[in-house]
Amino acid sequence: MSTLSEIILKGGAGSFVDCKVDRAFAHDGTGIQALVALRGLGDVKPACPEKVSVIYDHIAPANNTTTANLQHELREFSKQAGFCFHDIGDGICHQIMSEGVCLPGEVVVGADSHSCTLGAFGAFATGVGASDMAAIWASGETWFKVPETIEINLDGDFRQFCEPKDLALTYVKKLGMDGATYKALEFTGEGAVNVPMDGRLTLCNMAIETGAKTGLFYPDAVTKEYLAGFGHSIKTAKPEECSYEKTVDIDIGDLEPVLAVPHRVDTVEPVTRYSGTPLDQVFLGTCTNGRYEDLKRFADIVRGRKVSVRTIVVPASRAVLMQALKTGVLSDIIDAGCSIGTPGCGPCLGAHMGVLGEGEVGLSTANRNFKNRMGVGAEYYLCSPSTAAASAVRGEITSPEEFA
Ligand SMILES: CC(C)[C@H](C(=O)O)[C@@H](O)C(=O)O
Ligand code: SF4
Repeated sequence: MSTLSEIILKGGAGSFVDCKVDRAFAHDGTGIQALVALRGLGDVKPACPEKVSVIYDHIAPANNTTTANLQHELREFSKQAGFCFHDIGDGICHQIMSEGVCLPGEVVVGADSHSCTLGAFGAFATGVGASDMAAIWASGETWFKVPETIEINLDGDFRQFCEPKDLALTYVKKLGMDGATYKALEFTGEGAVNVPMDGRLTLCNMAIETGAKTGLFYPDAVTKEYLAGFGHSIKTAKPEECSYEKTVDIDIGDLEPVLAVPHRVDTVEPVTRYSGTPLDQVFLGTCTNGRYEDLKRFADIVRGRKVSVRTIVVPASRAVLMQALKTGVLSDIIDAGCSIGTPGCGPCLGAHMGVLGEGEVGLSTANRNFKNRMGVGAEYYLCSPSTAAASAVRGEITSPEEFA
């Protein structure tokens, strides 16, 4: 029997396959590079513009004239080409593609490394370079070497304050930052059903942090219900007996709140080991943890309290922001003293909207804490939304379990 990647790509692990792309997306950063590469191919028209999305999220709104000019150029081109164009404030590309756009069984490519996020729907979703994206715009097709698959076999259910992000950091620790290079990670087992859709997106999002080509969940009742909310009716599928390269077993019930210590994503330790570490900034958001459920988890802790360190909250999309507005989650967060940014990547990549100063220490719900990423000479710890909330309230690293 075949793995989910083999089924979608229609080829055995190790073989090379040509395939039509079902969805292709790029953002303000890589989109402009793809446009330059496309022009390098001559007078080529995009083959399937209706399958292409261009989403402004990385430096959105623009931070200077150079960025603004480049964004102007790509905006005009995207509209003329008939691409589905999302301007500033619509949200992060991966989040927008997760809001009823990507479907199970599809081949999805994004010009961004975290495109593996969309594997949460049982799609084969992966990041490609900007020049590959240009070729995909031109032809509507691409090729892959079908990856081997590592099974992440889940059992059990989440305890309070132990969240999908804790599970994500835990599997990254187990595999290591190059432990799954060019493999697919398939999340299976009886515990998989206990991971809600937002959590599946978080888990697949971090697959790339182990070097993986993608992460996938089988489309099941959770997927069906989520996509029904966007008017889609899908077929579910179950993992069959198949040969995985290896299996990693994780009992979700054994998790504890953890964080990734600077400057590696796989240096993962219990939050309690770092309790009391003073913080200069807390950031809730990104394609890992900027969804409504994340804002809600955060609000559940800060509600009726005040943060005692500067705290930036950036919803992953306009839809997330609207939901947080309607349910009162947003006012809880604002009341607590947090500052709200335009939906998008925010300070995640250290370009704007909250860069840390030298020697400053930050806590973030993002997926990467590489040296100098969010501020030259700064340090960043990565954690779950609840850990971010507990720590924002205290102004120092704090386990959310202290707020039980
Ligand atoms: C800027 C972009 C190419 C980059 C990526 O592909 O991952 C960014 O999103 C990141 O998270 O570092
Ligand atoms: S939120 Fe961060 S990790 Fe995600 S796409 Fe944007 S910059 Fe990359």
